[in-house]
Amino acid sequence: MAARRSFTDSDTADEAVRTTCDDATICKRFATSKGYWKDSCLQYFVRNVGERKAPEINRGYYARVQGVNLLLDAFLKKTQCLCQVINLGAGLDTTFWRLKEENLLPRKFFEVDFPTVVARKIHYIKTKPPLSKPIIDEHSSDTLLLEPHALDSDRYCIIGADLRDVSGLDEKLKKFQLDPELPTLLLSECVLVYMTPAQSSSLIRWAAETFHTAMFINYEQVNMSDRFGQVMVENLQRRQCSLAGVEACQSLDSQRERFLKTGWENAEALDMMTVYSVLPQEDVARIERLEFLDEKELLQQLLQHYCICWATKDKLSLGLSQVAF
Ligand SMILES: C[S@@+](CC[C@H](N)C(=O)[O-])C[C@H]1O[C@@H](n2cnc3c(N)ncnc32)[C@H](O)[C@@H]1O
Repeated sequence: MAARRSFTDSDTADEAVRTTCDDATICKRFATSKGYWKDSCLQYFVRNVGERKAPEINRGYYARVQGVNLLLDAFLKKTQCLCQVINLGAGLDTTFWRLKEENLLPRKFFEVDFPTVVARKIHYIKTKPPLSKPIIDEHSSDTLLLEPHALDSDRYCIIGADLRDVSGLDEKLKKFQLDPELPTLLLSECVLVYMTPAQSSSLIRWAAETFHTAMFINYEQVNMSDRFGQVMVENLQRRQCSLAGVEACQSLDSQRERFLKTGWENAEALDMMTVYSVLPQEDVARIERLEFLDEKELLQQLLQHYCICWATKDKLSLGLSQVAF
């Protein structure tokens, strides 16, 4: 009886975590409709612009997307795109299509998420030519591997897997020609926080042990032990979404430490208030003119409770430790 109950509970919790990808996509869709940044593909994952979002939310997403893109693009330039990218917990993220448009595609772009999320994304890709065409254009033979929870082509691969099962993940990625010898960028955006610190540590350690030249970009909550952080946790708990990994989100140091303890050579972390202040200021001035912001203090608090942490190891001496804002 007890076992059955706990299965049901964890199933509900996983389902709540899976729905967070819609929240992210809906917010990005709204912000792009206001002109914060351009994304030609979000419309195929969320048709309607949806309810208005507060300006501080839009600015927060702007800082998140620009900050992560800046580091990702710097890695692609350092490796001259002779690399692979693995987006862990990718949800409905559109980075593959942006990189294709900007002629910055890595050798192969992998995405991983729960099988049900992947099945949905594959459905969108199959039914929307602007999503499928770039994948087909980059594929050299007539046949693509297409399964309910996996799609594999020369340059794009999406796999259904649970990131808490590292050996299963490793097996699936290798089945789809993951190359441990290639410089590799791993990306997790609001994902590790949904796993226990032990589970995220195994994932981070697996990445450090598998790739000799790599960078890991992690965007998520920080400074979670203060009152504002606790309210964020409570709000998510109300939606059955528990932040199992909140312990690793106590400070910038705890974010860095988790990488330094698991085999990474360097790790840096900045809160998003700092990232916002070091993004190209001309563009920041442009987006600040888009909407009037009344709640300046709320924006500051919000940005102080998210961070980007990036870690590197660099056997090929590509200068990855110099990648920074
Ligand atoms: C907040 S969403 C972020 C999605 C995407 N990274 C973005 O920024 O738009 C978190 C994503 O992580 C995925 N996720 C969380 N835990 C996971 C796990 N254990 N295995 C696979 N995917 C997971 C969820 O399904 C969801 O798509």
